[in-house]
Amino acid sequence: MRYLTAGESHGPQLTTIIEGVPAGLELLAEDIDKELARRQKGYGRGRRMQIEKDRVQILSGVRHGKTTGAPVALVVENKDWTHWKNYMGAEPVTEEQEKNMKRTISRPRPGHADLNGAIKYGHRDMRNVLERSSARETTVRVAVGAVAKKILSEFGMEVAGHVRMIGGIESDYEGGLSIKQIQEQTEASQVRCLDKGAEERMMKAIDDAKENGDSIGGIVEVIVEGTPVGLGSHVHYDRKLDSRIAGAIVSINAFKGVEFGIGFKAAEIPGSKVHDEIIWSETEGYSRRTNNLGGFEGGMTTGMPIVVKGVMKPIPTLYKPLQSVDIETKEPFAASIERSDSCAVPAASVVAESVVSWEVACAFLEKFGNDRIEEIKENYERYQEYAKRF
Ligand SMILES: Cc1cc2nc3c(=O)[nH]c(=O)nc-3n(C[C@H](O)[C@H](O)[C@H](O)COP(=O)(O)O)c2cc1C
Ligand SMILES: C=C(O[C@@H]1CC(C(=O)O)=C[C@@H](OP(=O)(O)O)[C@H]1O)C(=O)O
Repeated sequence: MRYLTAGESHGPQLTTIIEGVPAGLELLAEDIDKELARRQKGYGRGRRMQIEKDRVQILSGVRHGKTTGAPVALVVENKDWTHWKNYMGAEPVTEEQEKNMKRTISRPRPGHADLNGAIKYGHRDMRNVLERSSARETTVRVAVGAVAKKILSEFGMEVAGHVRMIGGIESDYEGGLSIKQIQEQTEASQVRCLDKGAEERMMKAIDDAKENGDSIGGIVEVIVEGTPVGLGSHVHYDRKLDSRIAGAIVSINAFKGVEFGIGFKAAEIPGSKVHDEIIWSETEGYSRRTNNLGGFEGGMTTGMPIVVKGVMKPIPTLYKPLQSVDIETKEPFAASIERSDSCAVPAASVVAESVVSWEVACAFLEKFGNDRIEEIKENYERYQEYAKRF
């Protein structure tokens, strides 16, 4: 499968076209809307989330509740567009009108895409960069992820994400909960974490950052259960599924690093305490005693849960802005203040679930075929029997 997205943060809508979705998959707008609503929640968001009510329109590739195998086109409207029509329309404006637009940006924000994008594409109004670099785009990436999740659940795979850290405050989680329990508990938490005590401290840290005109980042974790052995491949760099997932996580706005399983801790302890011993039973076939490597060896799934973490830097837009340079006057200035979130880690955990789901679903279809669900099921069941007897 593949997809593209289009759309500006304050333009009329966000659009995506997904190609290669197998025929015969049940897909309803409500499956996607449910995920869009999850992304909109989470403590620390700015006022924009009160304006938007993200709902998908399915424009093609689905008939009578089932995919046909044709490209799936999805759109999500920006409600904020009504306030931006005059600034964001496609119609030409005169130089004079352009100069007078109050929303022209000449003061780049440290940490955002403003300056690099302006120099690269030759924009004196950095709004042309901001609009597309905005994480508003993650709305349709979550819509795409919802389709991927539907594919995964047809084959017994479930995905859950939760917040492990916000502003240095850790959420204690020793493991042991089912995916369903993780889903239920994170849904009930304002910061999408599994540790009630940490939740309050995280909210306080977000309040403090906001009060100080500052922002904070954090760490999210995504778990995928039910993957078969052998998704991805060791034979070529761009077929390694762990590398594709790592790329997908870092492609989320503001994400700077990735860990699988015990991750960077592997640098501190010997191999005897890192590698996961192999066991076998008549009923289960091969399995592992532990899952330190987070479900991957050789770029392929081991059949143990995929466990991946991503780190999000603090939001770049600060109400107490850092120093920057006005690109017109070259004078030092405090950077532009745009309306902004103070912390978007909880929302980003939903985005992380989506991009991981997408990569796993792609690898799954590459292995088992991608024309129609029933055929893929037959291939999958045959493979599972084979792997157990191997
Ligand atoms: C869900 C989400 C919401 C975000 N909200 C904001 C925001 O309100 N203000 C802001 O400056 N950056 C926000 N960001 C981060 C920027 O989009 C990001 O830092 C920017 O695109 C530059 O890319 P980079 O940080 O990956 O280098 C958000 C990111 C995510 C994932
Ligand atoms: C719109 C969303 O997030 C936006 C991401 C974002 C950024 O710079 O990344 C900046 C803010 O945009 P605005 O200035 O319009 O409030 C966020 O609200 C969203 O998540 O749907």
